[in-house]
Amino acid sequence: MKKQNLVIVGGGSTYTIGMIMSLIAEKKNFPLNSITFYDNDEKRQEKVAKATSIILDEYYPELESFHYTTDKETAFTGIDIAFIQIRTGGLQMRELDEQIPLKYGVVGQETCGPGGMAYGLRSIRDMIELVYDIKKYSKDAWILNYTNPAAIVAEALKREFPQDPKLLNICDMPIAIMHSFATMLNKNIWDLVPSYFGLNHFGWFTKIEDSEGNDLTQIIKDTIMGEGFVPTDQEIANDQSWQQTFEQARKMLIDFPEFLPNTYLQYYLYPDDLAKKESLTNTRARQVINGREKRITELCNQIIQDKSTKNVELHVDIHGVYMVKAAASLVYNLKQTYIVMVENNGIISNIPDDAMVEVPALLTASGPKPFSVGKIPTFYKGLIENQFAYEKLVADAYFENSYTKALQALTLNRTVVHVPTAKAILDDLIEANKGYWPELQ
Ligand SMILES: NC(=O)c1ccc[n+]([C@@H]2O[C@H](COP(=O)([O-])OP(=O)(O)OC[C@H]3O[C@@H](n4cnc5c(N)ncnc54)[C@H](O)[C@@H]3O)[C@@H](O)[C@H]2O)c1
Ligand SMILES: O=P(O)(O)OC[C@H]1O[C@H](O[C@H]2[C@H](O)[C@@H](O)[C@@H](O)O[C@@H]2CO)[C@H](O)[C@@H](O)[C@@H]1O
Ligand SMILES: [Mn+2]
Repeated sequence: MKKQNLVIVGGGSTYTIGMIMSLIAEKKNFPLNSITFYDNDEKRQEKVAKATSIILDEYYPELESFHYTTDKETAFTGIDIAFIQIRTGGLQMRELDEQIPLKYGVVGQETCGPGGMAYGLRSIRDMIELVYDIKKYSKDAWILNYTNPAAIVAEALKREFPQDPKLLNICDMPIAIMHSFATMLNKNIWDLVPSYFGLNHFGWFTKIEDSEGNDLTQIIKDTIMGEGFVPTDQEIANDQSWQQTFEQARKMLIDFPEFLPNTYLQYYLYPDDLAKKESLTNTRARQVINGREKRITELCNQIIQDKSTKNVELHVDIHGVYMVKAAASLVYNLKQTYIVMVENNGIISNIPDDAMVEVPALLTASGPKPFSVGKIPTFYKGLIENQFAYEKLVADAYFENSYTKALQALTLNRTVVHVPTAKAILDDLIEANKGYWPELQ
C-alpha cells in the first residue's frame, strides 16, 4: 500500500483535530507518509497545528513528516490528496448570514435559504482558486471537498472543472443520520446499505438494508414515528440544537411517510415555524463560537501547555472517519459505497442531467461510479427541480455578476418566496458581503 501525502486545506478548522483522530484510527486502511496543513490565517492554524504535532508524536510516531504553512507552493507540491474544509469569512460572516434573513422573518441557516446563498457566493471564488492552485503544484492529486454550502460549491466546481473524476464533493449528514439508524437497530453502521437520492442537504433515504439484504426501512420508520429520533454521534449527541433538528424527522415522516428525510429538509418544509424559533442574538453561529470553537481552542491550549494529551479527551467522530474511509476507497480502488455528490447524467432519470445529485456511488481509482436511482415520484421531483434551479441561479449570479439572477434565486427558494422580502434580504447581504462577493449588477 503506497503511503499518501495529504494536505488539509483549512488547517485551522474546528474539524481538524477530529480529522486527525480519524486519520490515526484509520491509519492501517489509509496509511500516510506526510500531513501538511494549509490555511490563510497563520495564527488560527498555528494553535491547531501545535496541538496536532503533539497528538501525532503520541499516536502516529511512524508518520514521516508533519508541517503547516500559509504558502501554497510549499503546501501543495508533491501531494497525493487534498481535503478542503475552508470557511470564507469565518464564523463571523456565518452569523450575519443567519441574522440578516431572520430580521425579515426568514430562516437564518448556514447552507439553506439566503444564508446558504450568501455563504455560497463567498465560497466559490476561494474554492476555484484553491483547486487551480492544487492542480498547479500536484496535477494528479485527488481533491475531496467538504467546504459548504457543498451543493453550490459542487455546482460551481462542475462548471469550472467539468468531468473531473478526481474532484469530489462530500457531506457527512447522510452518514450522521445512518449513525442514529445503526444505534437504533443495534447494528454496525458499516453494515448498513443505504438507498438514497437528492441534492446535498436535500435528500431522502428510500431504503436501508443490512449486509444480508434484510430490509430495515419499516422498523426505522416505526421507531422514529413511535419513539422519535435522536443524534447519536458523540460530536452532536448532547447538542440541543442537533437534538431538536433530529426530532423534526418524526414530524416530516408523519407528514410524508414514503421516505426517510435528510434532517436539513426541515428548513424547506417548515420554514416559518423554524424562523419563529430562532433568536437574532443566538443563531447557530453564536452557539458554535461559544461551543465547538471554544472547546477546540481550550483543548489545543491544554495540549500545548502540557506538551501532552494526558489531560484532554480526544475522540473519533463520524465526520472524519467518513471522509478518510471514502478517500481510502478512491486511492486504493476499494470500490466501497459512499453517498457523494456527482453529476446526474441519468442517475435520477426524470430530473435534469446537469444537476449535482447526492447518491450512493462505488468509489474507485477512476472516480465515483454512481448507482442508478431511476424515476422519482412527482413530489420529490418538484422539490428537487425547484431547489436545483435555485442552486443554478446562485452559480449564475456568481459567474455573470448578476443581481437579477441572485434575486431570482432567492425568490425560488422555498424559505423566501415573497419578492420584496427577497430584495430586502439581498440588498442587506450585498452590503454585508462587500469584498467577499462579486459585484452584482
Ligand atoms: N460537507 C459537510 O458535511 C461538512 C461538515 C462539517 C463541516 N463542513 C464545512 O467545513 C468547513 C470548516 O468549518 P469550521 O466550522 O471548522 O470553520 P472554521 O472557520 O473553524 O475553519 C475554517 C478554516 O478555513 C480557513 N480558511 C478560510 N478561507 C480560507 C482560504 N481561502 N484558504 C485557506 N484557508 C482558509 C480559516 O482560516 C479557518 O481556519 C466549513 O465550510 C463547513 O461548512 C462541511
Ligand atoms: O451547525 P454546526 O456547525 O454544528 O454543523 C453544521 C454542519 O452540520 C452537518 O455536519 C455535521 C457536524 O458538523 C459534525 O460535527 C457531525 O458530527 O454531525 C453533523 C451532522 O452530520 C452538515 O452535514 C454540515 O454540512 C454542516 O456544516
Ligand atoms: Mn453537509
